[in-house]
Amino acid sequence: MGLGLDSSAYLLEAQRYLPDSAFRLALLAFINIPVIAVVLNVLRQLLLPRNPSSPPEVFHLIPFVGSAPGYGNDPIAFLESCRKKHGDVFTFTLLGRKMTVALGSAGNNFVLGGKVAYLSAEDAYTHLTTPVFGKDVVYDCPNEKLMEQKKFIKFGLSMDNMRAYVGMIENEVSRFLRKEPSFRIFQMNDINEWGQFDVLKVTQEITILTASRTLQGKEVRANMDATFAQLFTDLDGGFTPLNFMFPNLPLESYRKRDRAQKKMAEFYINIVKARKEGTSMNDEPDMISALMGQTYRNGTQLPDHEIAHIMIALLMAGQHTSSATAAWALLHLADKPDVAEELYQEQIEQFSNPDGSLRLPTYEELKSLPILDSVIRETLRMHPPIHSIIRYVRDDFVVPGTLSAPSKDSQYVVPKGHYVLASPAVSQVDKMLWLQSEEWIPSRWTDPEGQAQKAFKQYSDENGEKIDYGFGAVSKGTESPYQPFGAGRHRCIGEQFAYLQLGIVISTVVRSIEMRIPGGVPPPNYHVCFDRLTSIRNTNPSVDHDYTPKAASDDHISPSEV
Ligand code: HEM
Repeated sequence: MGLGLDSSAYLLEAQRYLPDSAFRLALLAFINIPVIAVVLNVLRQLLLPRNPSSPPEVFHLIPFVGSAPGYGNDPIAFLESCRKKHGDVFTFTLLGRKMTVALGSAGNNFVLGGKVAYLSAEDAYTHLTTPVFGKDVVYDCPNEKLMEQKKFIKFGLSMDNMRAYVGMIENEVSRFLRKEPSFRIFQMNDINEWGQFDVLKVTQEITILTASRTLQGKEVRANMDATFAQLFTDLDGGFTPLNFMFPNLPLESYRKRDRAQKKMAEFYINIVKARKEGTSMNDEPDMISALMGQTYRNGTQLPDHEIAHIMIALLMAGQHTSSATAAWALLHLADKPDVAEELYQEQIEQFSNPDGSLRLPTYEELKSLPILDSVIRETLRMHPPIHSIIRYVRDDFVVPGTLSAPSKDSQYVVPKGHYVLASPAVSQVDKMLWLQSEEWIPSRWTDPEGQAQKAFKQYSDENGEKIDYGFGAVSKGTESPYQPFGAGRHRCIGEQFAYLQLGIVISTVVRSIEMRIPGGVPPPNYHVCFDRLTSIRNTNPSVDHDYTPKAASDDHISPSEV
């Protein structure tokens, strides 16, 4: 009995203390888990022998997070500093993903020219893009289907359409400049006073207005009111680093993204239906009409929901890329008024009417303006909007010997499940390839003996090897050091449209105002879109920068709108 009592007392004791001490232990361990994880992570990197077939790994303290802060802060500076330590090929950890970077021309070729069996864009991007674009298009379908969809899109970017778009874009830009208060004030006063405008806000508005008027079509332009703008903003909120990490989270931004996707898709589907029923207001060429009636190789018609989702994809693909490029171009022109003046003189020489006013260029004329072309080309060299191009590795992939192989007997292998990353943004400012690489010098593109011309000609569409991936022959160009529009099967098909849009936007602005930026061009900020103010001066219409906007027949602006 005594024994029983003793043992039960012991048991009671044990029951009383065990949970408490276990809790303390658990708490202690819990508090220390991050510390232990960091220590183990550091020891692993410092002490474990490196697999000779693995590319060198970028040192990082915190597991999972890896080099996310460094890469996120300034990707180009991060990649360049890693390159100094490790060479052209190295691996870094980005929020749980292993990214193997391949830099330089050979690196661009390795990633952009990789075979689909090994390197997949859809596996890299789909979790980010499908919730925004919608199902069955772009990266939510096999690669061959995307290639067909790109061919369909090219119908909407035909020469005839481009010719028609010139006037529409010019009309939108001139109308915006007349309507936008920061420009209008000076025009109304008709004096050479300096004012300011928020360059990114302006280029974002102009980009969406011009894209909606042209590619997107009349119905979208007519609905480009607060509702559509809000839908766009909510959808755009689905393109953040958080979305890249987690496709779905119970957060308001995700719910907004999903609601906006549904509403926007419905909006486009209704346009398609109205057009099919003949009740549409549209009578102009646009992308929707080009997509309607397209048929896949297997005989299936492009369904309405796919047309809608492709339209959303195009809206998103062209918006940030073109608006950021236009903003950088205007900032540099404000910083280098001599180049702005050359650009303006080019317009005067080419498009002066007998009465001194300036006429609209044709599409063909726009394509043969060397100064305008070099301004866009140089802006895209220094500020390509897409700095990293990523592919998912579907099967172990050997890095070719030309890319810093450790020895002739062993080669780096990027294992299945990793990602590879090319950065044309790095090769485009590589000091070994470009003279004064960090300087914005458009004339490097017009100097016939200049190194930019030579490098570009070597890989350009006219001279390079041509390949048809299913959407028309394009130059292979995967090894070019200049690739603002990418290369290979995922190459941009919006390039011609972007050049047209940027060309008209920049030339219309230069015809209308002078710009200065007192503090110089700001450095890139990869966290937020920059919103620096640029000083502008409306040029007195009675003096030399005379520009009479084309008579705008569809100019609906009334004083009440201003
Ligand atoms: C300055 C403007 C633009 C720049 C710098 C740009 C850049 C790029 C780049 C670098 C890629 C390749 C992405 C990759 O390989 O992962 C790409 C692909 C693409 N872009 Fe653009 N883009 C611009 C404008 C546009 C416009 C206006 C459109 C639509 C009209 C567009 C539609 C596309 C499409 C459909 C793809 C193909 C995606 C694929 O095949 O995976 N882009 N763009």
